[in-house]
Amino acid sequence: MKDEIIREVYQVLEGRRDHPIDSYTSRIMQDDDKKKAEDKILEKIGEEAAEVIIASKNDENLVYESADLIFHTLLLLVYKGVDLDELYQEFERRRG
Ligand SMILES: N=c1c2ncn([C@@H]3O[C@H](COP(=O)(O)OP(=O)(O)OP(=O)(O)O)[C@@H](O)[C@H]3O)c2ncn1[C@@H]1O[C@H](COP(=O)(O)O)[C@@H](O)[C@H]1O
Repeated sequence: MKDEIIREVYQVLEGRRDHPIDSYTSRIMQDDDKKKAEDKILEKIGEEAAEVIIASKNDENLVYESADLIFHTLLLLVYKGVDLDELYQEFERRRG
């Protein structure tokens, strides 16, 4: 089990943002002729939040859908240029 998996994924996403390739995450972080990148990511966060609610009520796929929601929230932070350590520092701050 790699505790640093979140940081590893975050760094990959920063690469996808700065050096786009033909992939899901590069594509969603690029504005297209129909929708701004931010709106596409926010739409996915809404969808994934709904899927977490359904997974919880059905007691199935909760880990899978939670990972989708957390992933898309991390994708938003990457897209907005937030450093992962800012998020970690906020959780540390909440520990009091
Ligand atoms: N962790 C993820 C990850 N989690 C979810 N997703 C994508 O998020 C999308 C979720 O959309 P959907 O919910 O429609 O897809 P779904 O979950 O299969 O279907 P449902 O939830 O609708 O049932 C899918 O296309 C998933 O592939 C992810 N895409 C990428 N990553 C990581 O990001 C890296 C870079 O990804 P790419 O740039 O796409 O190679 C990957 O190597 C992974 O480490």
